[in-house]
Amino acid sequence: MSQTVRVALNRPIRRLFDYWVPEGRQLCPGQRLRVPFGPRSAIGLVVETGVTPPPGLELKPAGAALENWPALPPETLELLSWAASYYQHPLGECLFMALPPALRRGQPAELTAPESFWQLIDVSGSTNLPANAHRQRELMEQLRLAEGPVPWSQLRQQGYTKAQLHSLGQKGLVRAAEKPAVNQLPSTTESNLPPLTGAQQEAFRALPQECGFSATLLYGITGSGKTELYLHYLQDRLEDAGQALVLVPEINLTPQTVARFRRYFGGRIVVWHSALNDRERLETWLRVRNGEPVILIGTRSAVLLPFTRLQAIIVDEEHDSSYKQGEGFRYSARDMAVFRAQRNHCPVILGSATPSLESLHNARTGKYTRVDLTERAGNATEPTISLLDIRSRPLEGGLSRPAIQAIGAALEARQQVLIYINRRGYSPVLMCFDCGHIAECPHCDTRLTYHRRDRALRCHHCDYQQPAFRHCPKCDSEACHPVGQGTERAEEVLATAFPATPVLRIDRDSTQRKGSIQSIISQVNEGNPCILVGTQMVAKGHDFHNITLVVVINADGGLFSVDFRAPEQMVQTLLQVSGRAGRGSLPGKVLIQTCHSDHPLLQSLAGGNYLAMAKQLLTERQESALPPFRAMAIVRAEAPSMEEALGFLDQIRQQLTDDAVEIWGPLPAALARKADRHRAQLILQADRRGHLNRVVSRLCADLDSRRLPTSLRWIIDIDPLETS
Ligand SMILES: Nc1ncnc2c1ncn2[C@@H]1O[C@H](COP(=O)(O)OP(=O)(O)OP(=O)(O)O)[C@@H](O)[C@H]1O
Ligand SMILES: [Zn+2]
Repeated sequence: MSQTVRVALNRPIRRLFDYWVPEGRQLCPGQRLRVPFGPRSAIGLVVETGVTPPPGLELKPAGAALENWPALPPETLELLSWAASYYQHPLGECLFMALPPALRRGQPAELTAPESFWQLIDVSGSTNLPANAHRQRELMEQLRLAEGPVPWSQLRQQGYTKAQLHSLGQKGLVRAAEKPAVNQLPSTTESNLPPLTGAQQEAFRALPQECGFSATLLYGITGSGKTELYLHYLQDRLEDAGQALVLVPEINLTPQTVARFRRYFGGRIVVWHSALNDRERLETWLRVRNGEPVILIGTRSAVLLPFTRLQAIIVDEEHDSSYKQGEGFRYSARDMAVFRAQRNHCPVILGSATPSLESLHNARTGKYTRVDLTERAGNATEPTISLLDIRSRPLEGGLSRPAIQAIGAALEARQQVLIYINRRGYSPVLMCFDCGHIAECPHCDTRLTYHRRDRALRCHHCDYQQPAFRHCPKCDSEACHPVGQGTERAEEVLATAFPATPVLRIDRDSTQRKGSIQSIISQVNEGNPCILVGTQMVAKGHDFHNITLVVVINADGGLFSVDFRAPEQMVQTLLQVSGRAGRGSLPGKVLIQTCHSDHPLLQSLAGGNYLAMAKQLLTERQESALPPFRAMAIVRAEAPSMEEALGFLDQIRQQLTDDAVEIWGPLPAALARKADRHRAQLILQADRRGHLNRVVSRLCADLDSRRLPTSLRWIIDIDPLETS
């Protein structure tokens, strides 16, 4: 009897395909194979074997398997199948997301050239190196700490080059070595972690002791040493053969976190993020799939990797919005991490100084256990936060006199200052002061941001850009001026006000060049007086010890937004950025400039008590019957005209007659036109998640079966983070 298999393809279609398998061949779920598809062939993944195909259907024979083992082990297959149905995304696309690009394309699951390994010959030899050979010296230090041959891929991930290795090789300092046997990679390089403080010990004891499933919310204020706790936890609980997953919002911004893990776990640490090339992805993926005892530190998509011996999952900064994928397969890596831990029977720890309201709610209802760490580590104390009302104060480039004075005083004392501003570019508006003309994007309903460095006007929503005008295109006046503040302008103003101090800007524009972030971070770490200016990128996890002053240029953005999550996100960002002050032995101070110093949210922010604010916000959510008290899904539509988009959603609204589902809309999105497409949305809410899921699933099936105009696009976002 020949077998019939059901196969998923990497296509945006919500269906699977059956093939018969020629006699004598066996396939198992998760295996890659080649199958005929239309006039060509495609790479598929077996989802199910021994299926009974619908009667009367003439099946084609499956092609050869690409390897004789499942690329996706059962547990990963199960995780992704659950996610595909929960997030209403085609299974094939979800499954292929768990493969590295090379395997999606059908390349063999092996590395073409064997990997080289490197080790130190002579430890004392570093004195022969030229004085400026810092990187080579660091490289030797890495090899010395590793206590065994280090794979080239790991050195490359740390930014070293083959040229540096060869140069050291020629001097007789390092040499290529034999590959150590698998699973014999050195585990711990520096066995002594710094001892935990009293408060940390207490928190540590409250972390899960058992190896079965448990979900813990670690509420640890900024600078309390959550990373230290993770290290101790893994050192204590992870078996020699076990794997662990550490999710972080963004790796390149905080290389020091990875360095801290490497110091203790050496070759066990591997990283996973968007800057890896195809070969690095394949390498890392293979190590994970082969069950090597790695501790993988990765961004969002790392939660999809095929671990087989997972013993612990940590989600750092669990509130961070980057855990939610914004397009395509719109999954939440945090929520998938919890599901994954459940399936793997292992603990998951969600850590944050500003936990999401979702997680706090889960802790309240007993789904998660909350562990608190409310003291800063070492000599550090919590920063004091003051509101600075700027309504009647003259501003210089967005900065008030008291702020400038405070900056001057901190620099005078040879300390560092951080300025937070939530907009990149020079100014959000370029305006003609004679006729009032404002530069707008011709393709989006938004204004163009002025970038002074290259005198360009750019749309931050589509890629449109044009040269900035000197003469108003409407009235030809020369009185065209930037209005409002961006990071570039703050940088300029500060450089003028403090000419003797380096001003370092961190935003998406200033960090495009590879290594630029690293060089800024090293400069700040040297501890000399400097001013750091940036967007939320400066708030994420940095641990600079000499920053004693943080200035928030304008806190008001989130106060009056239509998005119901805006206040939560505003409070989180402001507390995170405040938390960068006073992490060393000197106390920290935070000045928050605002036009609404009497606003209750800002008032309690000054108190610095996140839990009290979160409690207030949760009460408001409950009163308005919003998540996390109800489940939410959004149907978004995009069309060449707003009528079409709204009309389509209106039809859906008519057809959804379920009393248990509350429907808002259809309404145009806050950014109603983006890249010439008109956007509208319909919000669905229900008390029970399972119920909403069934309704949405039926809706998807129905929409899939309909013949819709090709110009109309719709998507469904489950547990959306953006709702405006
Ligand atoms: N037990 C300890 N002994 C010595 N130093 C410690 C200890 N715990 C933490 N530290 C130091 O305190 C600082 C803050 O720790 P860490 O970066 O882990 O905090 P965090 O809780 O992750 O903060 P944030 O949420 O603000 O990123 C670090 O410089 C760390 O090295
Ligand atoms: Zn645009």
